[in-house]
Amino acid sequence: MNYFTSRGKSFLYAFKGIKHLMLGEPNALIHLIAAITAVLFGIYFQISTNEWLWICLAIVLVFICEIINTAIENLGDVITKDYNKSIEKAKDLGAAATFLAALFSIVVALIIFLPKIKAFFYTI
Ligand SMILES: Nc1ncnc2c1ncn2[C@@H]1O[C@H](COP(=O)(O)OP(=O)(O)OP(=O)(O)O)[C@@H](O)[C@H]1O
Repeated sequence: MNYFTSRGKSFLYAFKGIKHLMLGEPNALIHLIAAITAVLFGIYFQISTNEWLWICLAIVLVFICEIINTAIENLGDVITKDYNKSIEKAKDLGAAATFLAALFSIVVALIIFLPKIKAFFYTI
């Protein structure tokens, strides 16, 4: 397999991963709706380049954590469906990563949008 074919296949596998996430994980839909809402707010309030960077970081971080969490869950389920202390710990750690990323994105959204939303209501 030449270099370009193998690189092309890597992209294909990555897109397959995104498809597994969007079709198989209900949480991913919630993240997507939250991301679209943040982008629409960003456009409406004409946020600065720096603010866009924080919003992008928050969105990407949540998706990366959800993807890794889903991968851990899938691997854990293949190893055993029976109770296993290590699988419990691994899955809980994956869930904790997603939770922290979601918390971070909420804090970022509040810091950026709350003052703008307040100003919006004071001017109408
Ligand atoms: N094989 C196992 N052994 C021990 N505990 C487990 C096992 N599988 C799941 N758990 C526990 O149940 C929790 C939920 O695991 P599960 O695989 O059902 O994730 P989920 O509910 O689909 O999570 P998410 O909502 O993030 O997709 C884990 O965090 C872990 O505490």
